[in-house]
Amino acid sequence: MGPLRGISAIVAPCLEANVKVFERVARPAVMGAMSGYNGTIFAYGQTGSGKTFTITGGPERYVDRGIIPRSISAIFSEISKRADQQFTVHISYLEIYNNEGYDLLDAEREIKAMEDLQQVHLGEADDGTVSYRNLSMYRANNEEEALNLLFLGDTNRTISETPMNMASSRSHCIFTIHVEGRKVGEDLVRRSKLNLVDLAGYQRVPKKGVDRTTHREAKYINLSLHYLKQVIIARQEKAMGMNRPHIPYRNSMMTMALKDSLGGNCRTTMVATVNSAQDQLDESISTCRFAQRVAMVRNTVLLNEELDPSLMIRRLKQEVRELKEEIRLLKGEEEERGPLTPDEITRLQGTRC
Ligand SMILES: Nc1ncnc2c1ncn2[C@@H]1O[C@H](COP(=O)(O)OP(=O)(O)OP(=O)(O)O)[C@@H](O)[C@H]1O
Repeated sequence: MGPLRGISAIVAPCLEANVKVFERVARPAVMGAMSGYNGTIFAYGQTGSGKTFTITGGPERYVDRGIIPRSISAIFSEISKRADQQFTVHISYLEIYNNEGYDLLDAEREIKAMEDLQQVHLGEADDGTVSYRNLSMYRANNEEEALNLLFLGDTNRTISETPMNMASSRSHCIFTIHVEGRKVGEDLVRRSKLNLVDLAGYQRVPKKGVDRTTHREAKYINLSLHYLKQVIIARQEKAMGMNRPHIPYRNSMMTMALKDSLGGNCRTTMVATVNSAQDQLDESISTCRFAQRVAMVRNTVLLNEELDPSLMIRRLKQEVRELKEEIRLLKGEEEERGPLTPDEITRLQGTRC
């Protein structure tokens, strides 16, 4: 597939129900992931504007389920409809707190504080591909198993967050659904990643009356969002034909983790969450301006399809076994096995020129 407009920005009106946001924003990304295209949806907006509500959902009503649980449902419902294909689904859940990565899905440990979570490190290969060290990936065989992983990750996130800031996210979180699919009997495999991202919002920090931890958290959140803006500005300028050979992904762990989403092989959608209150107007306008910039960025979306070597080896071994069997039959080496079956006769006739 050729270059596509890869990043789009959507402003979610506050009263729009999560079901509409899902249908408009996430269903196309889910369907793309089922067909081998990477997708990312990230929510961006000021603190308290509804990012977590949009991505994870509201805690009180079933109808308030966010993009993550709805995407999980949609993926497994789609799998059950495609009888001619085989799928495997894995889940990972990364938290970025104070510019450090943590694995939210470490089922082995009892989590009481952030330090109990396994630290995750990012690596970059020569070709620029970003990889994770220590980020666990769990297979989910059905919707319930995937939702349990989401629940485990969200519980670990809540437990490990600083108690004085319960109402506000102090970290960025990336919930990734890894989908692998192939047509039954074929060696071609399609692999895709769907990243569902809940970013922390800009923090206003009063000069006095704030403890050091809150101050430090706010500094890291604001810095990473500033670096995100720099990446988007550089990508936008590049899209406009300006000479921007260097895109500053490496400045923060969040922009590195989202490198592919912000400038690579990924269909990315930003959901801008805004608050209509008068005293939030400046920040709402700033969010909309950022959305405009994001909408101008172009990614190149490719079908992630390759021959699976292990499947090919298995198939070739099977072919070799069958050919050996045929040679034995042709040589008449199997005297003790009784007369040929009709099926063997047909196969032998087929091999004669
Ligand atoms: N569309 C909505 N309908 C109903 N309630 C909402 C909606 N959006 C947000 N809320 C409520 O507003 C509050 C703040 O929302 P939320 O926690 O999602 O904000 P946030 O942008 O993630 O904030 P932060 O960046 O501080 O984590 C929550 O109590 C949430 O349930």
